[in-house]
Amino acid sequence: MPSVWSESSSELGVEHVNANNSASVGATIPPSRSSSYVPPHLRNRPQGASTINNIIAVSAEGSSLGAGTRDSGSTASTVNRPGGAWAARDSTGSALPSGGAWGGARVNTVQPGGRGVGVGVTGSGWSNGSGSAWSGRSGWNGAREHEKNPFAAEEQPNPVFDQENTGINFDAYEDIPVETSGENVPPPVNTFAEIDLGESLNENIRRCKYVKPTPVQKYAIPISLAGRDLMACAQTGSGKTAAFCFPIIAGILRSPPIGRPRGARKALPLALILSPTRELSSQIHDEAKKFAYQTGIRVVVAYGGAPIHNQLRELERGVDILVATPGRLGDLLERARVSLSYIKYLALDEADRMLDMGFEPQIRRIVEQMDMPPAGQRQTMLFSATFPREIQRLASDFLWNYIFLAVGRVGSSTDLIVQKVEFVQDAEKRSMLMDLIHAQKATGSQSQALTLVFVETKRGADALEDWLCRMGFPATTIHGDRSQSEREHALRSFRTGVTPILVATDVAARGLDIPRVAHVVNFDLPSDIDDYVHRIGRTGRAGKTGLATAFFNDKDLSLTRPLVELMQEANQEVPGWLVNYASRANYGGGRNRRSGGGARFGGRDYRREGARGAGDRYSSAYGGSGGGSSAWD
Ligand SMILES: Nc1ncnc2c1ncn2[C@@H]1O[C@H](COP(=O)(O)OP(=O)(O)OP(=O)(O)O)[C@@H](O)[C@H]1O
Repeated sequence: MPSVWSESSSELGVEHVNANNSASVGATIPPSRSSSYVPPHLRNRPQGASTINNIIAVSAEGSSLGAGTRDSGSTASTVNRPGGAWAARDSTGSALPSGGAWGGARVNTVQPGGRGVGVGVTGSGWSNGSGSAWSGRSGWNGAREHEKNPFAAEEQPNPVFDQENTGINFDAYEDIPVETSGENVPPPVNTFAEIDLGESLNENIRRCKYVKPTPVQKYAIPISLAGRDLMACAQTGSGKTAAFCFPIIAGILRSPPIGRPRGARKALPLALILSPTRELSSQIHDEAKKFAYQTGIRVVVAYGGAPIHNQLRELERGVDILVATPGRLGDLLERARVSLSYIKYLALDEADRMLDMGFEPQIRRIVEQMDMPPAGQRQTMLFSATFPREIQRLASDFLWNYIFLAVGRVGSSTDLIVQKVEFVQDAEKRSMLMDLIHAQKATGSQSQALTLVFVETKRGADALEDWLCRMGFPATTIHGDRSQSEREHALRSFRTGVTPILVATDVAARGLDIPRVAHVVNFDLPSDIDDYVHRIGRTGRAGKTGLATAFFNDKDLSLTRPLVELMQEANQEVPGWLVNYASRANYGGGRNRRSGGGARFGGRDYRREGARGAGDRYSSAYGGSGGGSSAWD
């Protein structure tokens, strides 16, 4: 019987998982299969010298390529958190602000005048630049272990892709409207230099080649450094991962925990980052390790489908930041191998997904029913590109006096992505896809481009992959019926360009950051507009442009109006026939219904709905237009 803690079907994507499948993941680990993947149409066939086999030979080699690892004086001090566990633990002698458990070692001095913010540190100092001080304090078995260079993979040449200058055009985000609401919102910064993140973290930011913060980082980092809870919504590919990782790392470095037992059998992380899929947790882990390199902060990942024993061993060696999927974390909690009693930072990535029907009970159990300090005694950060109003309402249970931040309209897509919609009957979809792939090949500069094709079902994914390979197009697939090693192999093979077409279910829809995805094809459209936003967001990331093509037919009627609205909002050309469909279509129930009415996609902080007008204490605005009222008004 699947345990409550077993990975839900949601963790595997949104496709339907039968009872057997769901029982086969989570607590009980399926034996891992061979890591070299053979597509369905070649399984049980003798090796031959066909074109397809040649492609597969390359694919097998691909696994060795190794790439793809890819206050105005009033901020903190005016925010009264209930006292609590952390106030007591942080009794380092640094002055704690009255009633504020958090500010002790980090009092923010914010210069008046808005943009010239200096978030400084008084009280206890930083860990030293090399990170050794932290190691001594946290005492992970006394000595610092040898730390693998997490930047090494990026420094190696990729034999498939040319070395190219991947210049990032963040100017593309400059005019984006920003809404903030909540009490005493700390002002944004314009540069990393304005925020004192510490020498070692700054060095890692340089190694990452981040020259300046993205808009969500400009707002979210000062807010989080001020110790405030945050619900942040920003477009796909706009740098949310760093926006929650930097304050966590800086916060741990500034005020290391006092009294955390050394060598305890139970892992006692200080920060917990939860995400809905294994691949996304793995990616966040890789990123967080880069940001925390040589700081002495240990980042550990735990997700289902991978042997738990390795993860337990890693946890035993000590953990400061735990990145996890809810299913595997639940398992570790049940085994009493992790305690959340020292959690000071909780981040939910893809927070709306984490709180929708599939995951909410698991998240509630982890956050509310185990030993995690309650809201107010921990700092909670929720991030996503989409935040439906009802989920905002649910999410507020996890937050204390939080700030709402929307960079761009909540749930909107970036206009860096050109969106096209084609009317295609099911029977014609394959040949249409073929045309698109040929057209892409024909545009020389895009020869190294990757194409991500979303389908509705796992079976559909296998069938399409099989057909593409038979047609001579190297393709692979990722979905919830594949073993974890197959999923990881597929992703690596796609990322490195060995199989430049990836056929995926919604398991790959959120968070995955794969450079060079030039084209996202919605071979089957999702039924929910937010899923569409996340899917197309796999391209057009970090200031780059991308293309998204959707195959639309009568089955997709319920999506028509939100799709048209979304496209219009993103300044896309909407075909006349689609507008006609939209005028006929009902929302058809389901989650899209929330999109109806004037404020599409929950375009603002839900708390403001009952508190509009002058003097609204929740409202403040920065951003392109500046001024004293919300950019939305
Ligand atoms: N300040 C920065 N300068 C340059 N690149 C950045 C910066 N911040 C983030 N990036 C890069 O931008 C890309 C997208 O970042 P990230 O994956 O965090 O986006 P996201 O907002 O979480 O997207 P999604 O909504 O799809 O999860 C990554 O490759 C990341 O390394």
